[in-house]
Amino acid sequence: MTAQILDGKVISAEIVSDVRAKVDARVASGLRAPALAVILVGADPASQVYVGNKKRQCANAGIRSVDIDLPADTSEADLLALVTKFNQDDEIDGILVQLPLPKHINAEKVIELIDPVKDVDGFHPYNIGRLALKMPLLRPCTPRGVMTLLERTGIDIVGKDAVIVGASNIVGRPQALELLLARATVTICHSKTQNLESKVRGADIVVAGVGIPNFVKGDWIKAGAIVIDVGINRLENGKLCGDVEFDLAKEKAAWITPVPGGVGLMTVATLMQNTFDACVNRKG
Ligand SMILES: Nc1nc2c(c(=O)[nH]1)N[C@@H](CN(C=O)c1ccc(C(=O)N[C@@H](CCC(=O)O)C(=O)O)cc1)CN2
Ligand SMILES: [Mg+2]
Repeated sequence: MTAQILDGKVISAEIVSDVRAKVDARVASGLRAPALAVILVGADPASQVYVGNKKRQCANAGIRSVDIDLPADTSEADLLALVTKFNQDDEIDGILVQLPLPKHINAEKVIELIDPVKDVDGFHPYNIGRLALKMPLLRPCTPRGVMTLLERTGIDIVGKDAVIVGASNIVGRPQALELLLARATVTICHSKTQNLESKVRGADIVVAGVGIPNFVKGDWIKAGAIVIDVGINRLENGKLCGDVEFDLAKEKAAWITPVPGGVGLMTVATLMQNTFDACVNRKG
């Protein structure tokens, strides 16, 4: 079997154009366009690429982005003051603080200060709690984007065995909540997990997000599985690769995401959906 590709480039473009149509309808009815504050602290090259993609998709979606680039030595107090300012600004619907933040800034403190109704990353404990309690409001972008990809396979995931490799706050944990909400049977694996290989071998759905190139071996993949690779690893030769051995895995899987061109693009497109949703939730 050679897997079908879940093409993040095509699917993210469809999502952004769908958001654009909804924004245009809103504006045509006399309401203002949604607005997103995009905050980048420092000059991490990967973060600059991701934030650049977010601003570009805002333009494509008709969302006004308010771009704030701060130096790496910005104090925590100054960043908290900026978040407070955007919390109070009625013209701003979403606040995005690009992660990771410089080490001297406590990211949890910053995330907790964001007004949950403007938390378009869905990282605030309020939004994670709502997802856990089966009443999602704003959902973390990468896991929500992964659910969109799973829907596109047309495969019913109810009761299926889903194995998540990685237990981060951004990917693994909220992904588990999303898959549970969709009534898959979920296993979360992490650095202390024993017999990882046998868990992956039993999985109908594998979501890999550990940040280690080719960590999940292609021959571990069950025939006909769906493989979602959230990893984006930069190799010394400048190329990007995922957490899954793509060339071997694609010979076993029914569906697979490429890196680049897969989940990363969905993360950005989902941010556009969340920003539109936040705007509607606040204003109707
Ligand atoms: N505030 C947030 N910070 C971070 C998040 C997040 O969801 N919110 N997730 C990751 C990074 N991420 C989003 O910001 C992200 C990852 C990848 C891409 C992307 O466009 N990937 C492209 C390749 C881009 C490249 O050339 O490097 C692809 O996969 O094809 C966008 C956003 C951590 N931080
Ligand atoms: Mg993400």
